[in-house]
Amino acid sequence: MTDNTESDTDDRTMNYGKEHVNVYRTYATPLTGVREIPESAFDGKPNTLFGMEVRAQVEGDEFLPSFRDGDNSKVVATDSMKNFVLHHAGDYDGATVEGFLHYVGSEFLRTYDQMESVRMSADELAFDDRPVPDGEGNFEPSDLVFGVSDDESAFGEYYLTREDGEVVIEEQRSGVTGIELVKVKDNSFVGYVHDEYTTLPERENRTLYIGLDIFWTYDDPETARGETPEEYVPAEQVRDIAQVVFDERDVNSIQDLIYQIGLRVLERFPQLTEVSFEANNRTWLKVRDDMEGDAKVLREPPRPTGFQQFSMDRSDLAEEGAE
Ligand SMILES: O=c1[nH]c(=O)c2[nH]c(=O)[nH]c2[nH]1
Repeated sequence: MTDNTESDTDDRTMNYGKEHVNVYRTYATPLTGVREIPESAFDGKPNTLFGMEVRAQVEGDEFLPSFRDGDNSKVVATDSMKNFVLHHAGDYDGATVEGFLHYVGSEFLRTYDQMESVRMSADELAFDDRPVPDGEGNFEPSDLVFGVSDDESAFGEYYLTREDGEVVIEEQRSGVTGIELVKVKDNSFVGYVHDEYTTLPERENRTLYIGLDIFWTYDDPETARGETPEEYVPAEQVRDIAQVVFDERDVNSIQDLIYQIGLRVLERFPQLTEVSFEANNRTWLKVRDDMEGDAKVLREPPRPTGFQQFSMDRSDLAEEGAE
């Protein structure tokens, strides 16, 4: 690097932004035309209520004077960034979290020259359908009333930069976070190292409770915007794959389970390059199992908590196919 200004800024961490920007949009564009998969009933959503908790992080050499000299002449106040995100939620005409992030991130770069790159991420703020009588003895989802959900939610992230005046995608990541699943039986944890530190008894059949976040990247990061819905991977379908694989497989560990989920995700979605996991073990402890059949009484586990992180790509699927 020969340019002094650049060497000043290139190697250091320098960014700022706004997080926890909660935005709610009613009557957003419905998500339609997604490809259906055998593991999921999800085929789209009306987006009558489209909520997100957004994080905007901006970078650029021209922000250095604000840190070094207290010179705010190039600083876009984070309060204005919040307003920018809220305003553009009204102009977004797409149907996905990722699409909104790409749109509003690009608008930041087009509007403010001093921003060289932006990292936009968001967690969906999800709402559930609520059933109401349809007048013919059945129930249908209300068009008007929604339940506030604290279930799993979609995640999206775009890291965008400007090259020759054009917005380009540097990184992209999608996900579904906050999955919690309990399988009451047909899980084991046996065959692990037994030494002087081991107190855990081997369990041929445990009640397994997992917390799970799943992330994925596309071969073409544009696809995550959802403009071509049949190529878009909905968080709901990935969540459903996780529960179906958990139901189907008698696994010997969380490690074993997430690998199987990853294979299925890669198999269903050839447009993905990588899938990764952050899992944790919340398995309850047995109090009693002297009742009839498989019945048990269980209690919360104490801290500390075990976790697993794992990423896999198409080479894992190819290896599996070759066996
Ligand atoms: O699925 C599990 N994986 C582990 O590595 C582990 N370790 C442990 O104590 N319990 C479990 N469960």
